Parts: sequence; C-alpha cells; structure tokens
Amino acid sequence: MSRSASLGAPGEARSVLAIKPFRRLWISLSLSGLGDWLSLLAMVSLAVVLTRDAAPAVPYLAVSGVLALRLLPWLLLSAPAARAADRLDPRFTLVGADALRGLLYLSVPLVGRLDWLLAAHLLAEAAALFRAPAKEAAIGGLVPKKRVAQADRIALLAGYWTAPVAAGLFAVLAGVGTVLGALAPALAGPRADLALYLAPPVLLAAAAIAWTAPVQGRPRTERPEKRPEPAPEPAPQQPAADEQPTQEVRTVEVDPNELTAPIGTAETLQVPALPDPEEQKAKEEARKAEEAKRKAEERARLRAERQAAAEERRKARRTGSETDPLGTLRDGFRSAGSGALPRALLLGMLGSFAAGGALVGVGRILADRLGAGSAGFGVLFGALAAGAVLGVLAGPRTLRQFSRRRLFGLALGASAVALLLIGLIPNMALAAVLSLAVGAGTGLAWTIGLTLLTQEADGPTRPAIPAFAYTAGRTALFAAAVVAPLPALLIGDHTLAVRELTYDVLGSGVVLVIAALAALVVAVLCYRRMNGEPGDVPLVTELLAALRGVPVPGDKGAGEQERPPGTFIVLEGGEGAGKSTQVGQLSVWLRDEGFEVVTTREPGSTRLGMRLRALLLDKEHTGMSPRAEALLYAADRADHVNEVILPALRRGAIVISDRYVDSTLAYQGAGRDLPVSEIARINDWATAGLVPQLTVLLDLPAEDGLARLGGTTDRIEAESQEFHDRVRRGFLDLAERDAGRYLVVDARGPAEQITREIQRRIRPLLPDPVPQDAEAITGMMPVVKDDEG
Ligand SMILES: Nc1ncnc2c1ncn2[C@@H]1O[C@H](COP(=O)(O)OP(=O)(O)OP(=O)(O)O)[C@@H](O)[C@H]1O
Ligand SMILES: Cc1cn([C@H]2C[C@H](O)[C@@H](COP(=O)(O)O)O2)c(=O)[nH]c1=O
Repeated sequence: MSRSASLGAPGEARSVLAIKPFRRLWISLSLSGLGDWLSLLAMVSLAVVLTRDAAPAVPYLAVSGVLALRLLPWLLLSAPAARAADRLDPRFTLVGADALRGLLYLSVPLVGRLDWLLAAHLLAEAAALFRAPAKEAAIGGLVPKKRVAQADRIALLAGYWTAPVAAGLFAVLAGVGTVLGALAPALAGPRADLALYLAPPVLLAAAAIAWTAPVQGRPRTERPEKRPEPAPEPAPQQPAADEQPTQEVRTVEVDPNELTAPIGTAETLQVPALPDPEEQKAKEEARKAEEAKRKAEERARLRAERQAAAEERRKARRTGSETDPLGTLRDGFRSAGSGALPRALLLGMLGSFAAGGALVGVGRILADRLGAGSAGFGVLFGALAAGAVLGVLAGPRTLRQFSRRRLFGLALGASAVALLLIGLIPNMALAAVLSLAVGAGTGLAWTIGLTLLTQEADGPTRPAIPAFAYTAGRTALFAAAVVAPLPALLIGDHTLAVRELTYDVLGSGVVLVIAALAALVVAVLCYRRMNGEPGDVPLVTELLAALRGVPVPGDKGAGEQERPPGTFIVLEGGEGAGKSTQVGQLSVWLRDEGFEVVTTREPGSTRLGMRLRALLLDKEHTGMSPRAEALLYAADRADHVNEVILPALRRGAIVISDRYVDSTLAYQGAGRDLPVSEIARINDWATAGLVPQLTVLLDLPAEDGLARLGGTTDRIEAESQEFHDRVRRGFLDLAERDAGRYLVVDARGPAEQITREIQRRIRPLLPDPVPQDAEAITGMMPVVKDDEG
C-alpha cells in the first residue's frame, strides 16, 4: 500500500530549515524548548531540596504544586493570553517572554525560598503562554505560505527532541554538583547545584537569537494575508491611514513573491495642467470622486481581508492545542471519542500517558529515596523521554507485518509491566532502564493509536485529531504527575522485615504499582477490543511470523494459497443498481486516504476477458446454454483473478471489483436455475478459493435498476423482468446466508448517502496504517513543556 509523503520526512525538514531566517528562529525555539525542560527539572528538584528539612508532607506537596503550575495556567489561561499576544509584536513577545523567564529562573536558586520558587514559576509559565501565538505569527512571516505547515511541525519537534537532551544535561550537571559539593563543602547546598543555573542562560540565549532573527515585526492581527498587485502608476501622495504598514518590514532571505507583505502605496491619476479653468475644475472633481471611490473600495477590501484573517484565526483557535486547550479538548472528545474503537484507542493512549505522568510526579522523591538525588531524577526523566522519542520514531517500523491493533495493546501492556517493576524493585539502575521501556511502550502506543484514531475519524474532523490527542495526552500526563505525590505522601515509606531480610516499601513505589496496575487493566481492555474476531490467527503465531518476517501461516480466509496482504472488496447487485458509481466514489476516497486502489470489473478486465465479455453480452448469442454461460463467466474470472486481482492484493493494494463470483451464483444460479452449489464449486476452483473480505450488495427492485439504464440493452439486460427478479432474490439469499461478509444497502437512496454507509463498513477493514504517514501524524507527541509542544 502506498501512502502520501509525510510532512516530517527528513528531506522536507531539510528544505524548510534551508530557509535561513526560519533556521535562526528554529534554533531559538529549540533553545527555548531546552530551557523549558531544564527549568521544569530544576524547579521540581529545588522544591524537594528546599523543603527537605520541613515536615515530611511538604516536599510532596511542593512537587505537586510545581507540576500543577505547569498544567493549570496552560489549560486555563492559554486562550486569553493568545488573544492578548495577537496584539503584540511577535519578535518582542518571543524575546521578552524568554528573557523574562530566564531572569525569573535565575532568581529562584539565588533567593532560595519555596514561596518565591512557586511565584516565579507561575510568572514564567504565564509568560510562556504568550510565546505560542507569537511563534505562529513569526513562522507565518518567515516561510512561504505553502511551507507553513511543515515549518509548524518542525518547530513543534523542537519541543520534544530537546526533552532527553535537557534531562541528560541536567543529570550530568547535578552529578558534577554533587561531586564538587563532596570535595568542597562551600560548593554544597541547594543554591550551589549547577543544574539549577542551566535553564536561565539557555533561555536568555533563545531570547538573544530570537532578537537577531528577522521575524516580521508586526502583530499578528495586522499582518496582511496577500501581497497586493503593484499599482500601475506610483502615487506621489501618502496612502490612507489604514493602508499604511504599521511598521517597517525587515528583509528576509526567502522568495519575496511567496511572502506576505504590507499593502503597497495608493495609486493616483496624473492630471495634466489644462488651460480652461472650468474644464480643469470638472476634471479635478471627477478625479477626486474617482479617488474617493477607489479608497472606499480599498478600505472595504482591507476590512474583508481582516475579517477573513480573524475568522481563520478563530477557527484555528478551536483546534489550537497551544492557544485554546480547553476548547480543543471539548471539541475533540465530542468528535473523536464516539464509537467503541476510538474510545478504546483514546483510553489506551491517555492511560499510558497518565502512567508515565505518575513516574514524573514521584520521580524526584523516588530518586531521593534511592540515593540518587537530582541527578537520579534527571536520569529517570531522561530515560522516560528518550524512550518515548524512540518509541515514536520506531513505531511505524516495528514489526511491520504484525497487526497494529494488537501491537497497540501489547505496547501498552509492556509499558505497564515496566512501570510495575520500577515500583516493586527499589533500585536506581533498574529504574533507569525500565523508565526507558515505559517511555518506549508509551511512544509506540501513541504512534499507533494516533494513526488509527485519525483513520477512524470522519473526514471533516480528521485534521483536528492530532491537536486534540496532543492536548488530551499532555493533560493526562500532567494531571497524573500533579496527583501522584499525594497518595505517595499518604502511604509513606516503610520497611518490612522478615528475619534478616528487609524490603523497603516506598510510598512513591506503591503509587507506581497502583498506576501500573491501572495501566495494565487498560492495556488488557484495549487489547481485547483491538484483537479482532475469534478465529483470527493466534497472537503467538502472528508474532513469531512477524519476528521472522514470514507470512502468517493458517491465516483466516486463505484458500489454496496464502492470503495476500491487500484488501479485496466486491460490489454486487442487479442492473443499474449503482455499482460503477460507488466503485468510483470509493476509489476516490481511498486514494485520498493514501491507499493504492485498483478498481476492476467482471466480465472483461483482461485481454482474454474482453473477448469473453463480447461473446457473453452479444445478443447474437441469445439462447446460449446456461452451463456454457456459467463456464465462460468462470473462465473470465479465473483470468481476472490471476492477472489483475491477485497481483494487486500481493502488493498490498485495495482491490474493488464491480461483480465477482456472487454474480454467477445469482444470474446463472438463481436466474438460469442452475444448481448454486455446483457453480460455487467451479468458481472456487477458478479463483483458487479467493473470497472477498467484504461484498457490498446494492439492492434495488429490478424494474428501477433497468429504468436507470435506458438506451440499448445487452444480452443479459434484455432478459425478462422475472429473470431479473430471480437474480435479485438470489443475491439477497446469498447475503442472508453469509451475513458476516455482506453489507446490504438499499440502493434507492441518494448515491452520496450510500457511499457514506459503505465507507463506515469499509473503514475497519482497511489495512493497518503504514509507517511513513504515521510519522507525519505522530509529530504531535505530547511533551511536558509548553509552547512548542
Ligand atoms: N443512488 C442512485 N440514485 C439514482 N441514480 C443512480 C444512483 N446511483 C447511480 N445512479 C445512476 O444510475 C445509472 C446506473 O448506475 P451505474 O452505472 O453506477 O450502475 P451499475 O450497477 O454499475 O450498472 P450495470 O449493472 O449496468 O453495471 C447511472 O446513470 C447512474 O448515474
Ligand atoms: C460477472 C457476471 C455478470 N453477469 C451479467 C450481469 C450483467 O448483465 C453483465 C455484466 O455487465 P455489467 O453491466 O458490466 O455489469 O453480465 C452474469 O450474468 N454473470 C456473471 O457472473
């Protein structure tokens, strides 16, 4: 199955990053992302360090508070912040927000008090909310319109590849700080931890680079959408007030024709001096009237453009995870969460993020209990983030031949088991390795889940799915991280002693065990929902075959041959039922979805078939013996399967055939009154047992279908009304006997409605999503940071 190229393909990323001004902005965004992660780690760590000597409950509450301050402002204040940021200059906003955050985070270890830590963290988080719309505006001003989507995605990636890097740096510096503290007591203490001072310079560097990036210096609300046509004659006078660019636009190194730019100067008429004052006055008045009219038109055009731009922004807001997370969640649950499969996918994805969130929430305290302090937290966090990135990247390539749905459930289960072991075995090295596994399972499940969820969604709601999933995932992760320290506090730490053996029961460990068990239940539920039907190939058989890269033996539906990987769909029905119409509609839809689709029909889709078709339908052969007729149709089919259908299915294509075996069973069996079982046997042999996964029967009274055809009739169409009635009943009998394989549709309805009904039935049969595209979708992996995702 072929799929369209992904936005995130490396070649495309390179081509967007080749735009120098954007590259500079991207470096700034990446540093800002790095600073985000570093500051989160530093604040959580410092909160624990500063409260070490307080009552035992305080460190837990402090960690919970720090994490809550990352979640709540984003959830509740993003929309008003975005509205305010729309009025600000994007460059100043980017620079100001990062510089302010840098200074705030620098002040926190210097002041060294929990109350200031929380206040500064809140202010910094609030400042960060202004960055998302500014970033959006900046990107729009730096790259050609057609590249904006790619640039957005690449900017988003900056938000999560930086996570493991930040955690690694944090762990190393925290380790170095510990060693220095041991060597020189003056360098010990909460304020001396080097890792706490890393975020500020990184954020300040991000601000400095954003300052030098040629970001278009105008608020988003004032950015015109289109470059105007140059005026035919340059005007000597000033344009009207609302035509003036609000600020000078800096030159950027991209194709100027593709960029947005300010409205140009107004056009005026050159008026030659005339000797006759009356005539001159009349001409002057006409010129003024003309000019007033032109200005009014220009103003109306500008107003319409602004309204359209504002409307576009409002629409974007509705799905904007960064600018309206609450709205995104509300709309997303409504559109993506209906149906058993989407619900199971969402439950699994959010469950695994919540489990990962629990690890983030108790990670710092757990690392302390395991004697690894800030460095240990950095390692746990880094392993979790690196695992998630690996899971996302490897997801599409993992066990390509294995069912994605089963793999989704298995990835969730593996992640839950790894978390369970972290909770049960209090060992830092093991916890680090297992955190990597938790992250990888979560990342893998995320990739698969998001792709399946997108595939399940209806066309119009589809584009909003990644933003929704990202917002929901991030909310689940942070909500779990905020809550997790609280039960850990209630449970407390205990030591169990059985003779000489002791076992440390850590409150944070118990929380992880509880989270893991909940995640395991979710994994089992999802696996059962995803696992297809009874009679499917057993899991172990499929897994072993996928690991060895060989076809699955004994797969359901295999006849004399192994079942090819593609999908075989047949449309059946009487004359004029609308089969060709629906084949056309379905192929357009599926090609749009990125699948390779082969449409075909019987009789007459091969060279031999064309000759057979001519023989069969030619009225010259009226009275042909029914057995000869059945055999000729079977002969056409044998050639058709061999030449067209099987090769396409082996390539993994979706084959949609207009008529197949059931037509012979209905026409020659019921219509000509031949024994249906004998015809079935002949056809089974002719097709080597190839049975479609789905047969759509378009059911229509025979006279209605024949009336639709009009014009001349062929040998079969010209048969009596009774013959066609028997054919119709023949089809309905077949459908009744094999209901699982059939979809019977009332073909009297409008064609569009029929298409939708068939689409609903086909969707679950579609092949598992294939890698390349999944990468485009999974660029939305939720991350713990805020604005770049
Ligand atoms: N749902 C529908 N409602 C009304 N007219 C329809 C509908 N679907 C198709 N038609 C019209 O009916 C005629 C026959 O449609 P179509 O060729 O798709 O049917 P068919 O089943 O492939 O016919 P045949 O049996 O000849 O292969 C065409 O003119 C088509 O535009
Ligand atoms: C496959 C098949 C077809 N027929 C009949 C049904 C139709 O009258 C023609 C095919 O023409 P269409 O308009 O292209 O559908 O052939 C049949 O009698 N038996 C068959 O197996």
